[in-house]
Amino acid sequence: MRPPVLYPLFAPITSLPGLGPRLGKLAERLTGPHVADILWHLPTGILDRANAPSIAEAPEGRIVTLTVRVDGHMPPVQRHRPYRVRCTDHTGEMELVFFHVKGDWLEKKLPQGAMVVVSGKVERFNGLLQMPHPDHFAPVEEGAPPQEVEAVYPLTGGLNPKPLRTAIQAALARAPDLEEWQDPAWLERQGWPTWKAALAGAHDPKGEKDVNPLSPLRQRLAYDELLANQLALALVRWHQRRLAGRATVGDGTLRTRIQAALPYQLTGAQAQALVEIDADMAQPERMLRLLQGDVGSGKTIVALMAMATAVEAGAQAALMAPTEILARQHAESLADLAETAGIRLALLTGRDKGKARQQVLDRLASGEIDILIGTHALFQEDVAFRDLALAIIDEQHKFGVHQRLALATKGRGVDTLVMTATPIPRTLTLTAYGDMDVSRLMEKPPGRKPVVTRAAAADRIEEVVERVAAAIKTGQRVYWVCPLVDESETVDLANATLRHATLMERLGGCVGLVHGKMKGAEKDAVMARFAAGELSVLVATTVIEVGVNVPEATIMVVEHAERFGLAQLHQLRGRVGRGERASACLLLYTAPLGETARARLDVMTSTEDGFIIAEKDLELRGAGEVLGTRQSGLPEFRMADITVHADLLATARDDASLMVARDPDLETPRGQALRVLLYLFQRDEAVKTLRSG
Ligand SMILES: Nc1ncnc2c1ncn2[C@@H]1O[C@H](COP(=O)(O)OP(=O)(O)OP(=O)(O)O)[C@@H](O)[C@H]1O
Repeated sequence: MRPPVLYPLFAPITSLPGLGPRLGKLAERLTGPHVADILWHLPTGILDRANAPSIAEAPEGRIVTLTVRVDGHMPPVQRHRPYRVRCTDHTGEMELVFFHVKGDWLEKKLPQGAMVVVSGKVERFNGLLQMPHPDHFAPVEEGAPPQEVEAVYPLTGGLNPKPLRTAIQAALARAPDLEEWQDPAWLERQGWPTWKAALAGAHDPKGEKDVNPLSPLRQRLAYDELLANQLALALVRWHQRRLAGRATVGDGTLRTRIQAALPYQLTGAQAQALVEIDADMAQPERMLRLLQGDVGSGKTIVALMAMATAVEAGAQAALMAPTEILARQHAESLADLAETAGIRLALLTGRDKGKARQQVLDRLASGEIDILIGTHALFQEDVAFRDLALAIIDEQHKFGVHQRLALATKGRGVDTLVMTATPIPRTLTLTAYGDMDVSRLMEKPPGRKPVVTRAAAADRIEEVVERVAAAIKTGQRVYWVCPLVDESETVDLANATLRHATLMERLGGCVGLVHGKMKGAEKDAVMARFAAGELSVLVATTVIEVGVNVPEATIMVVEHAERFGLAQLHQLRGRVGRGERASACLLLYTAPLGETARARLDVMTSTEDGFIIAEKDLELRGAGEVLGTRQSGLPEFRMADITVHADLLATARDDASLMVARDPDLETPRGQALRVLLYLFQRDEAVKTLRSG
């Protein structure tokens, strides 16, 4: 339960003054639904108004605040001309310039002869100083002139700075005093203020220094956020460890059989990963390991080998994939090997219903199934194993931390291996997994030919179609990706459907279409026909992005490549170059290209190394956007920026693990304060793992 002291921060932001229903909605989309969220919305810059002593001394081209006398109103004599207000002081004259003025409100607001404060950018025009559309203008007696330094916030269309600022100020006023959760000695060494003072200061910058991410204010806030992240991960992990584990050791019989049936040798990297996994499984503690391998690096066979060990030890194993298609693909690609080795393997997905499903469940419970492959359907309560010893979760970044670990509760001392194809830079691995042990497959299976990658403007599509036509004549297979371009699914679908139709016209009936709106079974059927070679071209929205393995596919065409992130492009390209033949990736873009889009395409054409690409991605887009975190489930930070706060992240990790070692149930005074921090950043799940959570 969230502590009452935080209640004001979790009221809806529409409870803040200035945010009615309409603006409230806009603000919510911009910052998030709670008062706390608007507090995390920090300024990205400042507006520095020079206080000019007089008209003659006002610096041209700058935003200044001046006190002047209204000398006369000059409404436009013709349409489309500006409305001018002449002002003077003892040093000279200037004009305020307004467009589209209706009625006489300006005359009322700035009465003739009144002393007024005006603020805005000044420029000289025909020798006369003027201020077009001042952003502040009011009689002197109407109160405070604008602040000299103002925070500038990221905005969204329809939401002006004023109401946002009012709401943020009100949110600040509601911020409670909280017990300090940082180590006092560390705070003092860093020279950081309290949480509340840091927030107040960040929203009231006195100069550029206060919007710098390395300022003490900003560092303090970033560190709070990172610490909450790292502490939550450390607690979940501690909790996992606290549950008893088991030592799982195989005798190698099944593995030997699998190895004998494999048409290839394991790579050094695969063998090394298995050594690490075996060592973990043999320990009486629970394994929690991440198997990170670039696209096509051969994670699936590593998974099978690990599961074979569990089976050799007389127990069961489960492999969970994020989509139906992938679960099926895993089951199909492993079925023969498993059968040869004498392992009983079954598939369970959300599509299995009734009798068939019940049969699988019965066999699972009685131990007649050794390996169960499936989707999140494996989580369902009635899925019970006789003795689950190893849970493998593929592409887990689609699953949250807790989902990842939920599978482990279906057995006794279950070891967990998570597999990801997303090449995450080391720093980001930390934020997503904390201090998880990592095995990396840095090496690809031998014999892979490089994928020749080219970027071309979309008007060269005819050449691309020619090339595709020639390729399919020689038995090659082609992916053609039409991305989600529009916000509206119907329009997106229309794009893919249209492309499908035009390609059919040119290439005949060998062109298939799959998209996210299709039913699972329909999708599978099309995919299966493509895998079997009945279809030569597969037009797809991004459903093929992750994990599909059709080694005969040699050409990947991506339309609107400029709209994809680097990691996505890398994933897409990873669908080809998986067999013996030379492959190509054609990135079609719509000109003109922005600077970042151009840089992204350059990276794609210059390297195939997923880890380099991920690092570049981090550089080009900032951590918040890397890998399309929004869809990926990687944590998004509001105040921390991994590209600049990497050191803080490492410290937060150490701090968190020290804290968990000393006070695993967060019962000391600092522990109690840290609980509040966890709630503040909505890591409620982590608190639940505590003994008295
Ligand atoms: N040691 C090896 N030598 C040759 N081929 C291999 C080796 N290991 C795996 N392969 C083959 O490489 C292909 C890709 O393997 P797999 O599907 O496991 O990749 P992956 O790591 O899951 O990649 P992705 O995440 O992109 O799906 C498969 O066709 C597999 O049979």
